[in-house]
Amino acid sequence: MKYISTRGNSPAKTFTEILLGGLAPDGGLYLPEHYPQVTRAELDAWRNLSYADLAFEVLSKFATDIPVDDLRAIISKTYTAEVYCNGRADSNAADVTPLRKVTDGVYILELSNGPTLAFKDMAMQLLGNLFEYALAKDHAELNILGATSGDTGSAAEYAMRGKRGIRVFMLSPNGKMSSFQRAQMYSLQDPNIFNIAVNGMFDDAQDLVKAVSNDHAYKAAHKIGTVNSINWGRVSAQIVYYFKGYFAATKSNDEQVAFSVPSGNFGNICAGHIARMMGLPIGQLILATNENDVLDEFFRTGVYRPRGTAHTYETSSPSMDISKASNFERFVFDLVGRDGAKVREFWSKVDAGAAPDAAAFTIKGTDYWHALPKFHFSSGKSTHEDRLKTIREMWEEYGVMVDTHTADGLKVGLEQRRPSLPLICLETALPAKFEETIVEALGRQPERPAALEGIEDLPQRCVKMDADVAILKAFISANVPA
Ligand SMILES: Cc1ncc(COP(=O)(O)O)c(C=O)c1O
Ligand SMILES: N[C@@H](CCOP(=O)(O)O)C(=O)O
Repeated sequence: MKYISTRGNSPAKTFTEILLGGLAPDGGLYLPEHYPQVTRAELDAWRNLSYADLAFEVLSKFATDIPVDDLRAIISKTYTAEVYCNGRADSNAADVTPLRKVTDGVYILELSNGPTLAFKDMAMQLLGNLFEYALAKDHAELNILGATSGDTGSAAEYAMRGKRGIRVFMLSPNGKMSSFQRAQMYSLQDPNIFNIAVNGMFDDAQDLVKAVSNDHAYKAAHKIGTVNSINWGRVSAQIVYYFKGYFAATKSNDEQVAFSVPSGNFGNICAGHIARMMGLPIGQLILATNENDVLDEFFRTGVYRPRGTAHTYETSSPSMDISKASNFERFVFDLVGRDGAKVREFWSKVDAGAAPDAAAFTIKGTDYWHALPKFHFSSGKSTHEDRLKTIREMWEEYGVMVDTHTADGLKVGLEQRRPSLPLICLETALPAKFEETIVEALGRQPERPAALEGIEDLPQRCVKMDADVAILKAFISANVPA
């Protein structure tokens, strides 16, 4: 399997090559040159597999340049009950992603029982082990440059801390994350972890990551890689739990389901889109945004209008405070029939930045607009009041405590679902990460794992920086031995 760039101007590469490289040289994102198809016989055979065995079946269709025994060993070491047991006492850790029934036809897929209590651990733990494997073969080093709105950062740091040959430079929006999220990252004292709080929003941080990655000479000299969903390795690992959730919610492979996905950078729902393209019977992919509703606007109107920092709101689902979703480019590549020139044309406007209320591009009335329904997306948005209401209803009616992002997914999912389809809402974080809003909604504290009690009182280590690519490069250079 080879991987091609969404912008059509980069040489095709293997899974391992793009794993360490991140962004394609033409500024695009990598995708498989075609989506591997899953046959009905395979679906039947996969239905009762353990998470690790299922992950092997799915990922062996993508990581074709890793010897199968090595791939199986890496996956088996990653998806264990020990790694995914951190969440709730009432959860079934052996399942890795247990499916919780809320009421008839409505389910929550638990994706947040890993070490940092968010769905990012599902892919990041694997990425850490894949990096270690790939680097050990060549005795190489990797300097990871990442951007986080709150959860990718801690998941990456917990997955990479202490790993030989790896340093992590993680950019976060200064003062915009929850106090728990800040403490999770900034309290780490490992010498290979560098936390950088950027004056701006997540989009500014992600722009910095892309700017450094697009300086090819700097990237090569400093061995820069990425852990964001820019990295195909992340997205491919996220495809697996759509299969797992589907099998858990259905009795046969003749049934269809709807997935509802709290969305920001479009990585999670992009994985669902790819699972559907591979043949998983997904009848509806429901995209939920918070008040930062750029993606909802696109799916409703065909207008793509990314907002600048000044027009991106700070909300109580802060990890979704994103107005320029990176992975959306991957979906648009498929929407425009994999025409790299068209993506280049669209993204020349996105990258140039537009006036606050101007569209970067619109597909309304074009063939692309008419093609959109065949991808089975629905969308909606959720506000702070909606979030509080959903958290209360889930707790009072069903005894289920959900975090603010999962609440956005539930609100929009319940609103948009086709009643004939079972609805699977992806749980993207645990309530403990967003205690302030849970207390506001319920007047009580969420549970947290004993190991994370008092984490906010630990000493924190973090450098503050303006969103300036030259300053960032100088910081990285100063901390990477020549
Ligand atoms: C808790 C939580 N929910 C939802 C999202 C949105 O996911 P994505 O960026 O993959 O769309 C994120 C961040 O990615 C997150 O951390
Ligand atoms: N919400 C994310 C933003 C980055 O998303 P990614 O999937 O591209 O890493 C976060 O929590 O950092």
